[in-house]
Amino acid sequence: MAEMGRQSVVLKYNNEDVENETLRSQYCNDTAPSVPNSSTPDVRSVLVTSVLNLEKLDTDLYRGKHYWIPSTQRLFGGEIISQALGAASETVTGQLSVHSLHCYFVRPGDPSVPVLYQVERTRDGRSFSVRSVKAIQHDKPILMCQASFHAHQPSPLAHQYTMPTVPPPEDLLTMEELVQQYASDHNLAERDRRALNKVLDPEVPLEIKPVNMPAFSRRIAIEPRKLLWVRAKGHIGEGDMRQHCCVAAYVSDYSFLGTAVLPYADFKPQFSASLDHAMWFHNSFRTDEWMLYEIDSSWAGHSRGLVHGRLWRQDGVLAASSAQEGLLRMVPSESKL
Ligand SMILES: CC(C)(COP(=O)(O)OP(=O)(O)OC[C@H]1O[C@@H](n2cnc3c(N)ncnc32)[C@H](O)[C@@H]1OP(=O)(O)O)[C@@H](O)C(=O)NCCC(=O)NCCSC(=O)CCC(=O)O
Repeated sequence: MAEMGRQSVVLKYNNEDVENETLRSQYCNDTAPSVPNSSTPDVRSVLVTSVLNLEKLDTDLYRGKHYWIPSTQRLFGGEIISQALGAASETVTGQLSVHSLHCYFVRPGDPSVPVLYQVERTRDGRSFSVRSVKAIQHDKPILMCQASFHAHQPSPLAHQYTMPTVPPPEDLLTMEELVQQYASDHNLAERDRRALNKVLDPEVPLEIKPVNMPAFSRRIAIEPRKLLWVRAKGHIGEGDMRQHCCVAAYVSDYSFLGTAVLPYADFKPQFSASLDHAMWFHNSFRTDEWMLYEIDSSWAGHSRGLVHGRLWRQDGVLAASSAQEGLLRMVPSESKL
């Protein structure tokens, strides 16, 4: 088994009142910074206008349409989670915000038909509301999701890890630019050139700036860790935090599970799919502004891999955490499968 690098993280605890205040203002500021998405300030994100624009069919019953379909011709897990969370959010009234969600992907999503989202109002308490959402196609569940919403409750507890020190997005190349740079190498093997087309799908409604050069050709084993700046293409605006949480759910599944296979250059996934996905939302944020997605994998075995993610605001505030186990059926890299 490949040796995995351990990231060094520093915990900040608040033992003193003074420290408390500093930390709270530094890390738990509920007002997200508002730097406009300069590349596309006037164009609304399709994540809002299309993916999260659910059609209400009946009480607690919604229908979602598809936007980007991955080359696997199965629905993108992040799309289903974001729509399930969107449907759950529609049924929660008052000032409650989602704080966590837990999902199982039980069947592949069929891109040729829409998905129905049936929400069950599991419980409404004084501080928490819980919703169970069943995503359905062809009369069968494809995803089971539980989401919990919490009223704002101030607390003396406030700590978080420290954001990794990385170059700001302004200093980095986009995924498109990196691919162009890589493809300009005249010595590049034809199959590597073909593989690049899979990396770059202009339909993906996200802008990505990897902190480290991605392993496009996958000949070198590297530690199972990724750092990438990500934001929604187009404008979302300060608007409703619930929308940003749904978009974060979409973002959180992108490029996530692949992190677990980075140490295995001699093998490639013959079949991979997310099995479950969990998220925790900590602080307010804007997904149309650059956020750092820090991903690592703590374990792989038995044809499965476990990945963990942290989504950081550019000012160092931890916005959300995620975790996923996925199915990874591997074959030798040279295999034609
Ligand atoms: C995980 C599975 C596949 C469960 O698989 P099962 O094996 O129980 O189901 P199945 O219907 O019996 O088999 C499915 C296929 O696997 C094969 N199969 C079954 N068991 C096998 C085994 N032990 N070894 C090799 N192949 C096996 C079957 O022959 C079949 O292939 P054939 O089909 O050839 O007959 C299912 O629950 C599922 O599809 N869930 C949804 C996963 C998903 O869509 N996640 C979100 C998208 S993934 C994502 O978004 C990640 C994005 C990203 O990372 O970029």
